[in-house]
Amino acid sequence: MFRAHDARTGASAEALRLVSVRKVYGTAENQVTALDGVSLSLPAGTFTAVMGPSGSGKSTLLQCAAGLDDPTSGIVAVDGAELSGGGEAELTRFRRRRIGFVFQQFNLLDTLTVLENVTLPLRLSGKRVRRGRAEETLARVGLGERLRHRPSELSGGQQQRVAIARALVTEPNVIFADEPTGALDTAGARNVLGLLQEAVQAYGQTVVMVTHDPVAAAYAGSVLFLADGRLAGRIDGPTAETVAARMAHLGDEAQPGVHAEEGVHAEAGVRGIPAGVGEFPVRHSVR
Ligand SMILES: Nc1ncnc2c1ncn2[C@@H]1O[C@H](COP(=O)(O)OP(=O)(O)OP(=O)(O)O)[C@@H](O)[C@H]1O
Repeated sequence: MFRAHDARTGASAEALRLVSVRKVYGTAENQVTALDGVSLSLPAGTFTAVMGPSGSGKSTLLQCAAGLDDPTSGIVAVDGAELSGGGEAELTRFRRRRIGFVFQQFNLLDTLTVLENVTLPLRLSGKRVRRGRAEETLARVGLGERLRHRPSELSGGQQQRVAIARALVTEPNVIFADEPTGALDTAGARNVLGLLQEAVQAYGQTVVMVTHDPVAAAYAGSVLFLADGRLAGRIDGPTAETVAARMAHLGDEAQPGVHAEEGVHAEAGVRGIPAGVGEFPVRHSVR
């Protein structure tokens, strides 16, 4: 069963916790260790970018953190609830209620209108479909006039904004975004990043975003760097320049930018997970 951090409110001050998460793909002679003991703690209401070279484990980290894939070992807790131990149906229900996803390729259904794409998660989670809420969410992303269009009738940037509206409509506490600007031009990317920033600053949601782009990463409050499946540094209050410079030197040292004092305990613990077990807290909030 999931273990809720705060049974009364269902809320947690900690949006994401990973403890010694390992992910190994393949069989004995063909093994790849995609994540090699990653521990971190992200407070609620923060915007964190995850960067690292190709193959460093960024997408695997996001998939495991979002409960879309199981780690080989270790603990993942989202919004105060540990993801392991429950059944698949319970995990699916939890994801639909508490987690939003945005992917590089939008993943919209072209047989549905924009509005139907956005109401889909509500229908899937068995909630009464409040058309008004979906329309408000589409208005928030600037697509209030496009409700009846098909995704293929929209630009890439507009399609990604539909995907963001779909992620936001269930009012999830945590939003995971995997290269959300990877297929967009500069203006489209800026717009999408502004919406993710707004989710954090105006709505107190938590965003975790994988990106290759230092400019995109600079929209976050903090950047975590991965190298060879391990955390390899962090920048708070990043700029495109500081992020690009760190990327250029990733791997020069064992753990550049990771200092002993950064290993302080997170304030919020998850029941059953000892606070301070090798965690990697991100304390900077853009709020
Ligand atoms: N389903 C899989 N089966 C086997 N190996 C995999 C699988 N998914 C990922 N890997 C391997 O795990 C490692 C980490 O992959 P991952 O996709 O997480 O990296 P990434 O940092 O997101 O890369 P990129 O920036 O290129 O998208 C890579 O060596 C990759 O080849």
